[in-house]
This record gives sequence, C-alpha cells and structure tokens, in this order.
Amino acid sequence: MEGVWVYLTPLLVILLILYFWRQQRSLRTFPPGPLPLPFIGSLWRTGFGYREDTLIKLAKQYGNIYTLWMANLPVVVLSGFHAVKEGLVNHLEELSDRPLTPFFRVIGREMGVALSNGHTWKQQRRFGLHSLRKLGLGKKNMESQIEAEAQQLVEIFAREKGQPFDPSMAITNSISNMICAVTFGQRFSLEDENFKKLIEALDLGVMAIGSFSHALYEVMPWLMKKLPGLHRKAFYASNMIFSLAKTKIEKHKEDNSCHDPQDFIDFYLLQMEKSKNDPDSTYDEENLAQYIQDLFITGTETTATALKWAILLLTNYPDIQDKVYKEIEDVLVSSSICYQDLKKLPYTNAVFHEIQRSKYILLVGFPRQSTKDMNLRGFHIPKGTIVIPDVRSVLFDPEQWETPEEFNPNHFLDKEGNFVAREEFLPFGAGARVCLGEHLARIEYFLFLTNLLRTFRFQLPEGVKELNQSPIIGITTPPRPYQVCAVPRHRP
Ligand code: HEM
Repeated sequence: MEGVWVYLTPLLVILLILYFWRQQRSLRTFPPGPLPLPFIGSLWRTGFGYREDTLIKLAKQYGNIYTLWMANLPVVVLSGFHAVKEGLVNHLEELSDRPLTPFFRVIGREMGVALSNGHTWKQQRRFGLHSLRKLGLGKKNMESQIEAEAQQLVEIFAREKGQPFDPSMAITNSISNMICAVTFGQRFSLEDENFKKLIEALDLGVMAIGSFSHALYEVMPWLMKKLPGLHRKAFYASNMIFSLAKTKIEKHKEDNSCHDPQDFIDFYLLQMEKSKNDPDSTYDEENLAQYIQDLFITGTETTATALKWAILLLTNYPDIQDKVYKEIEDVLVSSSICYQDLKKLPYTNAVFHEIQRSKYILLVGFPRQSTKDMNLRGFHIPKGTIVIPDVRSVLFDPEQWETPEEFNPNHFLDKEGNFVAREEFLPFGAGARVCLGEHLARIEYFLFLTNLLRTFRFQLPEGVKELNQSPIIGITTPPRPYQVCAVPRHRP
C-alpha cells in the first residue's frame, strides 16, 4: 500500500501544479476577483454565510466588474448602476443570451422564453410581448380581472376579523391566479388541492436554484442524475408544471377556442395554425408548455414576494402607511381604482417604488451569457462567459441613492413632493431580456396594495414591537414568516 502512495503523491502534486498554472493563465484574461482555489473556486469568499450584501462588499474590494470562480467556471459580476447599465443596455446584443448550464437545460428544456436562446428565444419573446399586450395588459379588461382578484384577497383578509394571521399563502394564491387567468383563463381557490401542489412545486424549484446540490449538478451532472437531492425535486416539480400546462393545452384544443382568443394558450394555438407552413417557426406545443411553466415560475414568487414585503414594511412604518391611505382617500373619489390613478398619487407612488427598491426580491438578478468576445469598460470578456448583472447593487448604489440602506420614500420625491422616476430603479432588469411581465407586475402591485390599504389598516399583533426585516436568503429574498392584523377601516 505504501508503495502506491510513493507514486501517487508526486502525481497528485503535478496535477495540482498543472491545475494552478492553467487557472493562473485564465485568471489573467478575466477581470480581477478573489483567488480561486482548486475545486471550490471562489466559494471560500462567498459560499459560507452568504448575505444580501456579500456581492456588494466584493465589488468594494475588486471594483465594479469582477470575476468569481464557481469551481473552474468563471462568472463575471457587474456591480453598481453604471456597470450594469453599460452591460445590459450598451451591449444589448452581446449580453442577450442566458447561460444554459446542465441544470437549466433540464428545467428549461431550451424552449419557451426564459431559458432559451437564439432564434427560438427571439421568436417566442416577440410573440409573448405581442400577445400579452393583446390580452389587454394595461387596458381596462385585464385590470378588471386584477381588481376582481384583489377584491377576493380583501375578502379573505376580512375573514380574519382584525386578528393576527399570516397573509403569505393567500397572497401567493391571488398572484398565481393572475398567471392562471392570463395563461389558461381559470383560477384556483385557496383550498384547491391542485393549487397546493402547484405552489409546492414552485417552492421546490425556487429552493433548489442556487442550492449545494444544484451547484454539484452543474459540475457533475452524470453523477448527480443518479443521486437524490434538491436538484431531483426541482426536476420533478418542473415536470409537474409542464404536465399541468399540457393538460390545459389539450383542453383548449378540445374546446377549439383559439378563434376567439381569450388567453395566452388560445393566442399561441392560433399562431401555431398561422405558421404551420413556415419552416422557421418554433411555435409548437412543447414550446407552449414550457412558456407556461416560465410564466408561472417568473411571475408568481416575484410579485407575491414584493407584496409580502410591502405589507410588512407598511406595518412597521404606520405613519407612512397612514399618509398613503390619506392620499388615496383624498384623491380617489370612485370606489373602483385603475392603474392610471397612480399618476395622481405621487406620495403613494414613491412609497411603492421605495418598498421595491429597499426590499429587493431577488438576491442578484438573472444571469446572462456573452454571445461573442466583448470589451466592457476595458475588460475583455470572452464569448460564452456567464455574466451576472447584480441588480441589487444598483438599487443600493451609494453613488445614486441618498440613503441606500434606509427605507426612504424621498428617494422618489422632489422638493415639491412630485414623484420622480429614477433611471437607477431597475428591479426588472434592462436591455434585451428585461422582465417580460414588468407591466403586469406593476399593475398587480398597485391594484392589490391600493385595494388592501383602502380596506384595512395593517397593524402589529399585540406585544410585537416590529416585524423582522431581515430576509430569507435564497435565489429570492422573501421575508421570514410573519403575522399581522388587518384591521378594517371604517370609511366615511
Ligand atoms: C415584482 C415582480 C417582478 C420582478 C421584480 C421581476 C424581475 C425580473 C428580472 C430581474 C428579470 C431578468 C431580466 C434581465 O435578465 O435583465 C425577469 C425576467 C423575466 N420575467 Fe420578471 N419580474 C417580476 C414579475 C414578473 C411577472 C408577473 C412575469 C410574468 C407574467 C414575469 C416574467 C418574466 C419572464 C418571462 C422573464 C424572462 C425574460 C427573458 O428571458 O426574455 N416577471 N424578471
């Protein structure tokens, strides 16, 4: 046995030296960053005790464009408003791909819109923008669906009769119902078993992204395929949502409803029919099922988390909540609200923006990949490099915001109290792959919150001094479970 080690030890040393030598050579071609170690890369600098500001702190040390190594994979991070804007807007084409790593290939099947690239993505994205607009986003009919859903949420909250309760599940249910309405024209009740399964699947998917077993899958997919772990649960969840989407597509085909399109599936089936003789068409049922999965994953957790933070912060800042309520009551005379009303409510608008800025719901942003060799602020970034636009760092950029760490609605108000739209407010990303559902999310956010605030005053349960404002750290950053009292307002 000892004899084996005599040969193995020098071999291992040579391999380690070769590894270091190769890595040192690659290091020179990428922007600076923490020294990568064999196998774990820069994980020693980020992996243990990850916090909301981990990447922001790294930028202070290494500059606004730096490299982190995930094992032997370089990931370039863009930090702060100027670097992110330059990458996503000035290099629109070069950073228009998503990295299709082994894990994301399984989840996204290289189809649909969020995890596809090239011709498929371009065609699907164009279609998505067009049909969401046609479905009436921003127009009265879609708004009335959102308003109806917001009223349902008001009724659910009212059942609690001002007693402490956790609003989380009801909010998720309402938001996911909006995606259901958009995609297949149906809603679930809070008690529906299918809804519960769907939410479980979404939670599993979100939990798995960025987990240790996800990281291992990226490095050793051949091995991890056979081992249990969160990655396998995420694949199961993805298959579940995909199958649900297929069932809904079948039902729409049976009903032959696409000639009077009412929802996304109808529009898509019509498009498939129109382009059946086009050899370049990527419109098919597989892409459609994936598209529905994409809309669920990107559209539910995000908006629901934003609303959960809003209720939490407004409870912790009762003076701000009361000021918002007063403005809404003074300005809006009609009992029904529409998105355009936001323009008449500068203070409310500023508060709603500030909540989304100060409690950003994604840990960073969605990754991109360079489609060709590029030069970014003097750094060479080779084709195929994964690039993370750190959106959080933009929303906390000390050069752009007066008090980035504080909840301060004045960030969006001028001296006269007018609302000021800020270029640095980029929670939905920017450039070619900017959030497809931004408009829907903005309408939902406004109508849900305004309807809730008109009906209830959100208060701390007796004996509670403040709700915990530190988030759970994952790929999204939701608040910790909390209880709140929705005390009915007695409006004149
Ligand atoms: C508060 C709510 C939301 C936030 C903060 C948010 C944020 C984002 C961000 C940061 C991206 C990546 C953009 C980039 O790469 O530059 C994104 C992409 C995306 N979002 Fe949203 N989002 C929200 C709601 C929604 C909703 C409601 C939907 C669906 C109806 C949606 C659908 C999508 C899709 C499909 C993509 C991928 C687009 C592509 O790759 O072309 N999002 N979102």
